Amino acid sequence: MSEQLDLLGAQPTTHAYLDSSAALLGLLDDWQQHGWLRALDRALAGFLVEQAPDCSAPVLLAAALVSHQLGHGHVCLDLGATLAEPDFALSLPPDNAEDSNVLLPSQLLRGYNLEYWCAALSASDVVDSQAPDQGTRPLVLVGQRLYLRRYWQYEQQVVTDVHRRLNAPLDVQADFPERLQGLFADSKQHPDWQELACALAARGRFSIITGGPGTGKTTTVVRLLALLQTPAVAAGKPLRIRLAAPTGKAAARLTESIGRQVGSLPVDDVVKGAIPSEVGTLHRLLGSLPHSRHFRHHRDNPLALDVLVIDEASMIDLEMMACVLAALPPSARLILLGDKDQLASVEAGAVLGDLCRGADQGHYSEQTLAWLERVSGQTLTSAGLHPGSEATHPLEQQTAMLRYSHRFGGDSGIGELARAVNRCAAGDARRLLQSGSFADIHQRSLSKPADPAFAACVLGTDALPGYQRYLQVLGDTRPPAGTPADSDTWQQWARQVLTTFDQFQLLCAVRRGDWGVEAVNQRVASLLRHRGLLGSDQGWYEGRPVLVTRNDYALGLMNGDIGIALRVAEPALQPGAPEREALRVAFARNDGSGGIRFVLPSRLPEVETVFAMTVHKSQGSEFTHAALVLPPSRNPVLTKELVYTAITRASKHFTLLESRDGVFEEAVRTPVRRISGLALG
Ligand SMILES: Nc1ncnc2c1ncn2[C@@H]1O[C@H](COP(=O)(O)OP(=O)(O)OP(=O)(O)O)[C@@H](O)[C@H]1O
Repeated sequence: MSEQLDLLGAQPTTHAYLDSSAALLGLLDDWQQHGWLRALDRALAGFLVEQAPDCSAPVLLAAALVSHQLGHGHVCLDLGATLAEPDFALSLPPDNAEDSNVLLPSQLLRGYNLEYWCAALSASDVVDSQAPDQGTRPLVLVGQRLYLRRYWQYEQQVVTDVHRRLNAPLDVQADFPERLQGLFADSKQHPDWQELACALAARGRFSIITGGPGTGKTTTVVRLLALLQTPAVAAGKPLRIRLAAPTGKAAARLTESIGRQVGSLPVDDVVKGAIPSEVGTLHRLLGSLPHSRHFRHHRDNPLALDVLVIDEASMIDLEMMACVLAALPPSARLILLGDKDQLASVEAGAVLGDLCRGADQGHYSEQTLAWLERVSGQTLTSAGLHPGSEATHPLEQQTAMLRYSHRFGGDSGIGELARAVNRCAAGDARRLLQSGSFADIHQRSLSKPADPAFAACVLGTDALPGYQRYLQVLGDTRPPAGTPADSDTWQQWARQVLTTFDQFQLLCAVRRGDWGVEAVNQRVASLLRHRGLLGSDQGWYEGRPVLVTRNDYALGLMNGDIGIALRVAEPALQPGAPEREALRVAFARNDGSGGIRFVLPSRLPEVETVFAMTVHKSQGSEFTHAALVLPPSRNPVLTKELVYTAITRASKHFTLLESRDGVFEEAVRTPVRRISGLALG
């Protein structure tokens, strides 16, 4: 082994951990105790040693790090990137851990070099590096990417299933160009990407419509469904259409906007009636099974549908995408809608971002361009698209990017800021914030956690909503004492409080530290209590806003739902006894009915206070005023995708709160790095 150590070029301090699996497992224990690794990551290394007692230390280290990376959204461990910049690639140690006297991952990895790490893995009995599809070992090495077998399989399944769908195009009917152009007769954009997106989606079993906020993804898909459904209804065989989104919140938003858009479609009422407006979650569509990661619908029990539209597709992780594709009948169409520039899912895999790598440039083949021009009647020669072909860019032939925001045009600070951030143009973004030319974007510097600028933002003003507003509504419009428990007044009151709460949301980039979700939540609650707006800031108190963090089908609550604790009248325990008041958590029903359900706090699944929420958790939601708090330390989560996602949560006002000058620029200049092998070239 000492010869191997020389080859690895190890430092004396790291020798023991390179040489001895037992020593390495001890070090992994230390990292776990410091909260740097999850118990799961350490357990994987322990499991491998049980399976293969002579498993070498470099293999065990790689296994624990693959698992750790999954927890950070990466489907695999890129060995080269890890060695080049260990702290950054691994986010290890996490925030505020510099004073530890434990050997750091970066110090240990100084003893490694790529060639020999790969060689150690290739030689291991727990790693398949040749023909992994024929193997069964728990780890798979592809080039310098190491996977847990399950994730490698998901990636393969997604690539295979998408290719299969791309290779089975559909014919459009002879009158398709006329009907398409009829639906877009009032078009003002040239080229009109909404029309082109409809055309592409109509001819395939797999298509993607991507675009920023307000670019008309919903409008486009509603028209597409009308285009597809019209001939099917006329033939007496209406298409079975299902609409879904990754979270309950996103599903509720789409239900609302689809309903509005279908109503204004210029088509027959029978066709309108055959377009569903109810959107469910993907988990519900596939049929979650209790205590299992499997679903009721899969390849052998496919979904009974002809068209599946999934909104907010940027939130779909790799495993879910593999499950959706597996459960889809081969004949069905899948249409993904989403903003490719948003943060990816919290779970592993940035599927939409990976699939849309070429969307900005177009990369349409000559055949695709000629077909698009023929059916749409538009000319695309001056659209600034890059050339492509079916062979080099198969997926791009079925991808359309909507480029014009109908909600955030050139006069919108939010729109301009989001576009500058998306280009990584930190200087332009700062100038927009500083210019004062836009009334909808704001910036504040924070010198300390108790900064008055922070308190002012959180409380809000008449012009700029903060949390003061929903608490005033809560107090001012409370039903009078004696209002019967079964009166609608309680529902109306709760609805008003919930709607007002939605006007403002503080967004944090991180969970820990002075400017992380945990500390900020506590600080806001205590600030509101000191102002007399809350009676308490501990445990369950009236006015406490909570975020559901796990689906509960029995209660009808979905991960991402927000409720507020309210003191409401309760029916008397016995006839004749007085009615009581009790604390219940009010949630809007996710069915578009506008109804409210009141839930006992003790019945709730996992929830957390949500004066502050992570930008990740805010995906699929929209707030009148969104404020983003950036922490001072450099952190791999501070990326332009994070800032872009936060800005695009705001419908009327966006405020940037910076705890250190320059942190905004650093984040905007850092595009996210999600490591995967998902490429359909
Ligand atoms: N071609 C168009 N002409 C005029 N207005 C449009 C057009 N397309 C969309 N809009 C309007 O722009 C707004 C946003 O459209 P839509 O909801 O379809 O966008 P979206 O991309 O789905 O938005 P998001 O996902 O950000 O909520 C709507 O008010 C819609 O009526």
